[in-house]
Amino acid sequence: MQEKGSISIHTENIFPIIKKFLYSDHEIFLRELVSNAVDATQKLKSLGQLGEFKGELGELKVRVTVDKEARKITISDRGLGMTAEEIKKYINQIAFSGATEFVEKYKEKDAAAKDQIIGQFGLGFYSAFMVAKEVEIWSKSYKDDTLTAHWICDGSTEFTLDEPTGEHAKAERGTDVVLHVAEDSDEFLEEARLKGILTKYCKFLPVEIEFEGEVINQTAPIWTKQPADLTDEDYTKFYQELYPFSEPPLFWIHLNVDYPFNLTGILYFPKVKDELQFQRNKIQLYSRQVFITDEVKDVVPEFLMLLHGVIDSPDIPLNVSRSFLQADGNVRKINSYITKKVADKLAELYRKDRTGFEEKWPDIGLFVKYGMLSDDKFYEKAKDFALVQNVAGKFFTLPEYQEFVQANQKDKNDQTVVLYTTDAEAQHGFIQAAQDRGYDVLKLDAVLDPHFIGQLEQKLEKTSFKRVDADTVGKLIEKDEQTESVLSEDDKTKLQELFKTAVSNEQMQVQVSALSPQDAPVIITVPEFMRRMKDMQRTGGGGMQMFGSLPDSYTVSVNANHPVAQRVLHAEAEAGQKLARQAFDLALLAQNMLKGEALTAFVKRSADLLAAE
Ligand SMILES: Nc1ncnc2c1ncn2[C@@H]1O[C@H](COP(=O)(O)OP(=O)(O)OP(=O)(O)O)[C@@H](O)[C@H]1O
Repeated sequence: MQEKGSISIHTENIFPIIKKFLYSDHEIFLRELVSNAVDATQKLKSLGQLGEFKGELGELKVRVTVDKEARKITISDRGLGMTAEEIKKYINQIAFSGATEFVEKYKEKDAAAKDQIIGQFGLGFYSAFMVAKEVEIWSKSYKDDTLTAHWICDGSTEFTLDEPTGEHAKAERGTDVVLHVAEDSDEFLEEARLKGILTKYCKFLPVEIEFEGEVINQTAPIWTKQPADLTDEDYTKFYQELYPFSEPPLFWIHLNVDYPFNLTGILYFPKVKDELQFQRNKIQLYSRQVFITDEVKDVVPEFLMLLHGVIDSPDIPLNVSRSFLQADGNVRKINSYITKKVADKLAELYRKDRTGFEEKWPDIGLFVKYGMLSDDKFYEKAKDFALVQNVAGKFFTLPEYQEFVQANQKDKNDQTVVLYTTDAEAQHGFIQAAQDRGYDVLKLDAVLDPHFIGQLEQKLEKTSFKRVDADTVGKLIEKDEQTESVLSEDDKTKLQELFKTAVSNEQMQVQVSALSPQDAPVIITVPEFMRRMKDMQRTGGGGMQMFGSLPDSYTVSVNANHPVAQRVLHAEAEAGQKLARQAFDLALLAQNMLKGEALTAFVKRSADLLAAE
């Protein structure tokens, strides 16, 4: 039998369109053809199990070979094979009808719609024509008494199909797909290039793939196994395989769901110390063990992109454009499933091993906060295990902390004021002052903390946050009792003027306050609101650009009840200025703000004052 035929495509010139646009990556032709070979092998195994195939399965490897001289790539399997009739049906009709449909839809659409259409088609076999000018199929079905089927197509809509016998007959069951590589696709005749493609896409396929005499895949990657059959070592070993030279992961989640969508995978929590590491290793997306992409942006919630590992789901549409992915119901469900799993895992770690959880917090805190900020559902779960740490190093959950500071840190309006430091070294004096009052101070010095604080203020009832140097200690948490000033109103005004002259700086608001005599003579503070705007802007808070040009602003509180106030008031004019400037410089020094010329002047003045005593 020899048959020439015309593939039922009513469109001319479809090949150039498909070749150009079907996939931007031509390399995936190999993924498609090897997957088909694997499918054919799996189908034969199933037929064997069902008793419909009674012969010997024999060795079932899929072999990929390249002959550079002859410009041929061959993909051979020992799967179920196809008869000539089946080739007509599956290749000419199914594979090519997909192509026809594609082109019909593709014609006369705008670019966005075209993107969408390309996304919906996985044309499988057809992708061979992206790199081949002619494709041959040699196939022998597993069914008894069938002849070899031989199909050739040169990329036009014409094909030839015959059933050769004698020396051209295929001895063994299975299919060889032979690609005659086109001139513009020479790169695919290079062994190294093919090996690269195979290890990228086929590394975990369930049937052995041999290339140049070497099996390139693991047929049963650990995500396909039951967690009960795996040890911690299996998980960490697999992590090393995925991301060589990485630090071991902190912990992991084995995903396994089959309703209402199908998904398996392992997500690892890496040690994240700074945000630069976020994107380094990516989550890999597979569909039935075939690698699809590591661009999982819309499949995995943004904040979970910090995680590493693999996700395998046949329910995620492949090759699709982003807008299509976002709208896909399965993808949305997968999204919330993963979020829930991650939250549950963290909650479990917290419950089972609080100490261990605290030890891991420096590595996972950033991630948890990011999650709380970007996903409300995650916030709801995480609010009971998210930790804060005080300057003494003790960890609290948010409810624990509220409880802890409630008695002492309520202001006169019944608001709990949480005090925090962004730099325990630089703000040491302020922390000390707060602690002397019996207040507790949290360390909130991570990149996301300004945003995190904003969120907590919104979510926690009657709670506000103040950086420990936002005001003098008495005013950080305003109580009913007031310290009386020993100065008369006149003296206060006079003192304020004297200090204004000594300070002579527009950005410094000088005020006289009745502080405790034990407090410093002058204290410089940075008002919470303005500073926060600037912090937010620095870490990329939305809409904060308008504060960009605002100058720094400071409050200079002169302590009316400190002996220095009396000395400045009663000294000779020049000596009074000197004293005021000295007291102000000390305050600058405490805020780490005394620099350059002012510092030199301060050192000199201090020496003079020492000599004068
Ligand atoms: N190596 C093979 N052995 C046996 N049958 C094959 C082989 N390759 C392709 N086929 C048959 O040809 C059909 C069409 O293949 P094609 O790759 O175009 O689409 P598909 O595999 O059904 O879907 P997909 O678009 O997901 O790849 C397959 O369904 C299968 O029946």
